Amino acid sequence: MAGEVLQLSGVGVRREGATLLRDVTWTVNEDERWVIVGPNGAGKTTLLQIAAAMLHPTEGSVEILEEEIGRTDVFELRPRIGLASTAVAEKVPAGETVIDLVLTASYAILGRWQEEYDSTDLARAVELLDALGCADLIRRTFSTLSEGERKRVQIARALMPDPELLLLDEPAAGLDLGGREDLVTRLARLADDPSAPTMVMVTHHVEEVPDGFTHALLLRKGEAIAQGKVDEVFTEEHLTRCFGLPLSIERQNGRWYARARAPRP
Ligand SMILES: Nc1ncnc2c1ncn2[C@@H]1O[C@H](COP(=O)(O)OP(=O)(O)OP(=O)(O)O)[C@@H](O)[C@H]1O
Repeated sequence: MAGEVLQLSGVGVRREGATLLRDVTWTVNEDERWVIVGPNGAGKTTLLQIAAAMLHPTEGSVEILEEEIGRTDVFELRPRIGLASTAVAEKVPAGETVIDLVLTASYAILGRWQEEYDSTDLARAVELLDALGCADLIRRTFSTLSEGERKRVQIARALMPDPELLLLDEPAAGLDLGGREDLVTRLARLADDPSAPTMVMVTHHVEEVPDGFTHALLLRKGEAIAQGKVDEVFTEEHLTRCFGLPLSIERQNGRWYARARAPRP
């Protein structure tokens, strides 16, 4: 059996009297591709922050890449994890070029200073940007990119250090239909690549789940209400409970579609 990449047991997070996560027990094994789905405020980003070793739980235990949080140096652990999220994008220094943004991921820093990069680093950064359809953007300033271009560059950056775990927080948010479909296709290709890292992606929309994603966890009000193989989790019953309204769901050519169920006459 493949090794455990994430192991959460009884995880709770409380902030300022609010419960953000409650009793989450979750295991992600090597080579799995997970999607975390839930409505606004369900705790998805909080759970991803735990998985990224950016947040300590209030209670419960967390093991990431076989390192126990609280007993390991998170600064050594974080470079083994690729994280693409708006929170990271917001911290990109003004004037940072796309190529530097990807290169600096090798040191898990934002903002190029005096670090040295060799031709192998440069070749890898260019190759990743090319694979994500960003070859033309290499010399551009990150702040001048469109939302769709930024999302793709962030994924290239997250992949740069060859992480063992790739975390994507709402990678398709804010994209137009063409941009969403392009990204979902690229993520499906990545999911299908046996050399790609274990992946966990957060989304509000089942339509954004790429083909090849194997597992799903549904969050509602900080609780994991269903988790396991995607076909077993994406059911009318689970989705209806998760979003709090009657939903139907179907699958076509590997993609999922959900809509509100018409009220019974
Ligand atoms: N420091 C904090 N203090 C109190 N409440 C917080 C704090 N940080 C987050 N929350 C609340 O915790 C809940 C979960 O937030 P989180 O960002 O994890 O949800 P989410 O599922 O990612 O939401 P969205 O889909 O809207 O991005 C939200 O209701 C949020 O307002």
